[in-house]
Amino acid sequence: MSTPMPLPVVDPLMSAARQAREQAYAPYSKFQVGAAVRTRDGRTFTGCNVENAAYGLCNCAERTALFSAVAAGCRPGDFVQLAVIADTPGPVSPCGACRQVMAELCDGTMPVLLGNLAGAMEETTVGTLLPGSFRLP
Ligand SMILES: O=c1ccn([C@H]2C[C@H](O)[C@@H](CO)O2)c(=O)[nH]1
Ligand SMILES: [Zn+2]
Repeated sequence: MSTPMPLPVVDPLMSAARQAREQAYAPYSKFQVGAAVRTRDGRTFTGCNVENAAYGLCNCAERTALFSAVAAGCRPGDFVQLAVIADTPGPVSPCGACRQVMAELCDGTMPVLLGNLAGAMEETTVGTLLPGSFRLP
């Protein structure tokens, strides 16, 4: 009998992030990133990185997705999962600014899927990505 072909792991939220990455505006770094966030009521918001000639204004894919959801009315407690993807050797690692924004809007226990174009995927949580996040007293 022949060996069965391994089936590629396809995660729907990661697929949405992969598609969103195609919209990245990254003329400076040429590094495209995509993100997708899922809400409790089943909606998906996507984002890509958007760069600027004033480099400090560059916005990451993760924040684009989360801010887009907030602009549509979502609030802390509404999010259930986030996926991020980039062309990295291993799963992409979100920057500190995005980790702080995740900590503001998402539960610490919320799963975050980190992936790359080759199909590597790692699951972590918001709390693991940023322990001791800043909060106003
Ligand atoms: O997790 C990350 C890391 C980087 N970037 C963007 C910011 C900038 O446009 C480019 C290079 O840092 O990648 C993201 O969108 N998400
Ligand atoms: Zn970031």
